[in-house]
Amino acid sequence: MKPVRHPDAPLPGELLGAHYEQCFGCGGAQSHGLHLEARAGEGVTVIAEFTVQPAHQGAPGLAHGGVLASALDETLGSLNWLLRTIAVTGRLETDFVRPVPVGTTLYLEAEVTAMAGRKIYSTATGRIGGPEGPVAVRADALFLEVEVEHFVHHGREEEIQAAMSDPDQVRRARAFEVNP
Ligand SMILES: CCCCCCCCCCCC(=O)SCCNC(=O)CCNC(=O)[C@H](O)C(C)(C)COP(=O)(O)OP(=O)(O)OC[C@H]1O[C@@H](n2cnc3c(N)ncnc32)[C@H](O)[C@@H]1OP(=O)(O)O
Repeated sequence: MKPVRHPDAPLPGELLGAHYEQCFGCGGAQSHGLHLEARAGEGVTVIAEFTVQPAHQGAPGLAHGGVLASALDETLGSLNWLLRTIAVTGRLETDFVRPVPVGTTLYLEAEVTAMAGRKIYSTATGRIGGPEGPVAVRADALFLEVEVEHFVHHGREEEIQAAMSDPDQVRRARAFEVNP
């Protein structure tokens, strides 16, 4: 099935914000997190930026591959906002095409390519040197739609309780609950 942007999805260019303040990818409360900022694009696409910090190194002066995979995963995950669906990564296949030095801004783009039942197929690229620069990383992913109970059931009690008693967090979770 062709992916369809939800009618109440954020408008193209709109900053999506963090789905959870403690998220390693997008949360503001993680000092060594990615602080990735994603914006809605046209159709079922997003764009995002992430600047590699010293805490993200693998080899000296270079981004760790797992951190780059996290940036791709987070960008792909933010497509949830456009579908207004809650989905988690089932599979993430990553190509590392060029090394990414510390201090580099990665310009990411992601798109939902197909949907089948609970399955959401998507693809992402990360470019360096500018939004039109060479591709440094890319990924193909399969996300699976889940109910909000997925997190309540599997998450550690402490964080779940804190999230459920935070009205801002409850409001953010509700933004995903309206399905097409
Ligand atoms: C509050 C706001 C929060 C908003 C939250 C937003 C968070 C975004 C964060 C960024 C994204 C992440 O990192 S999310 C975190 C990382 N991911 C996770 O923790 C997920 C851990 N895995 C799981 O919980 C589970 O495996 C699921 C939910 C993914 C799937 O389990 P399930 O629901 O029981 O489904 P299951 O029956 O196994 O599979 C359904 C169909 O998908 C296929 N399938 C399943 N896994 C795979 C796979 N790896 N590769 C190929 N195909 C697969 C199956 O073959 C099947 O196909 P068929 O037989 O039907 O054809």
